[in-house]
Amino acid sequence: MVIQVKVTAPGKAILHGEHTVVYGTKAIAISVGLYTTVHVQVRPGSDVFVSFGEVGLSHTLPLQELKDLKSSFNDNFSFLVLDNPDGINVNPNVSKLIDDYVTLKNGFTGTLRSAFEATFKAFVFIYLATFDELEPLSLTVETELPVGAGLGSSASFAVALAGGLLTAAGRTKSDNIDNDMINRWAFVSEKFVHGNPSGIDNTVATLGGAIMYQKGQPLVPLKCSDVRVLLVSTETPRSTKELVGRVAELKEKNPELHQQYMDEAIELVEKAIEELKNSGQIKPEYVEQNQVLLQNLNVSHPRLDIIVETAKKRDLRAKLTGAGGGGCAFVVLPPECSIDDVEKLKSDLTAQCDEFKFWSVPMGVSGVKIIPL
Ligand SMILES: Nc1ncnc2c1ncn2[C@@H]1O[C@H](COP(=O)(O)OP(=O)(O)O)[C@@H](O)[C@H]1O
Ligand SMILES: C[C@@](O)(CCOP(=O)(O)O)CC(=O)O
Repeated sequence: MVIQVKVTAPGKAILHGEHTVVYGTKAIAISVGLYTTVHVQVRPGSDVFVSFGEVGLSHTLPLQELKDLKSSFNDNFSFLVLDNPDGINVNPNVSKLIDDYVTLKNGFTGTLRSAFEATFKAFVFIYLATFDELEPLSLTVETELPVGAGLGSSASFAVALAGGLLTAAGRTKSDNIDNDMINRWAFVSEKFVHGNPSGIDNTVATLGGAIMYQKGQPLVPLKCSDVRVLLVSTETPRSTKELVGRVAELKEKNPELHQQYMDEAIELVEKAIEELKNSGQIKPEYVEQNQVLLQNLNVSHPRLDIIVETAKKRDLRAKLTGAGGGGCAFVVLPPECSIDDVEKLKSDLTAQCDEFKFWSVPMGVSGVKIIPL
């Protein structure tokens, strides 16, 4: 039987609480209307074809090889170990066998190798674990999200991948989506890519809307009305690790200043949470205040500052999203802001830096969607 399904999942931005969240305080993440789409077709044949679209990476894996790999786990290995505090973990024995298979199998080189090997392993793992009887299929991935720019491309990929494979394996249905199951398997993919992530990105990509996160606490969905933003990519790569390290260094060298930032940021997050709980609104003034704090924390970037200043001249508020140091910013577009106003802002920005890239998108959009074809 041929089964065809398309699954989409959105990206995310951090609205408030970036960097403080690392020290155990609250943060708010929100979905953004840029999507990863996974197409899965279960079809007759003797192979599994997988293609990660834009990066031009594709593999054809003989079905028999995958069946042999699965049976090599023997009955003593379960795919997941479920007894750790966050409830789900990849069995290290299975992970090792998949590592060996993928390393032997693939032709990744250079940066592609480090960037996409993990996602390929996540695919092999979830495919082997979710199908009782392995089926020949083709799976293709396309994304509108810039990769590694703080917009949650890996989580969006993880959710679309998990949704596609679980549907093809008959474990969830398009008219009765098992969000919890999709989210748990997406978290597995995130673990392959990121080691030990918090789980907020895949939860936002699964459920959509705005979500409050605090280390060790259950995630709390928040009310969130439609809001449009102009996402601006600075086209400047950055490393989350390096930026988190920069803040840690400040804590060590100047604990008073670090504490002052923490106190102000915590107060702001609390106000923003109250506002969302009461009215579901994102307040542009909180966005502006958050950006000032991040600038003081030295995690902005000249290109991010240009975006913030240029938007301000048109009476619009903007902030960076994610770790900062490059990546993306978003400008809040109030309802009265016309298409023409947005075009004017884009041309002001392009005049300052012709490398900027733009997407005018809604925030707080719905999460994963499964569309039978
Ligand atoms: N379309 C995709 N196909 C395959 N892997 C992807 C895709 N998008 C993202 N990824 C994975 O996610 C990683 C990027 O994650 P990360 O650096 O956290 O950036 P982001 O903030 O965009 O999630 C990539 O290196 C890759 O492993
Ligand atoms: C700076 C930080 O708070 C957010 C980083 O976000 P991103 O990796 O840029 O999407 C780090 C973290 O929460 O792990």
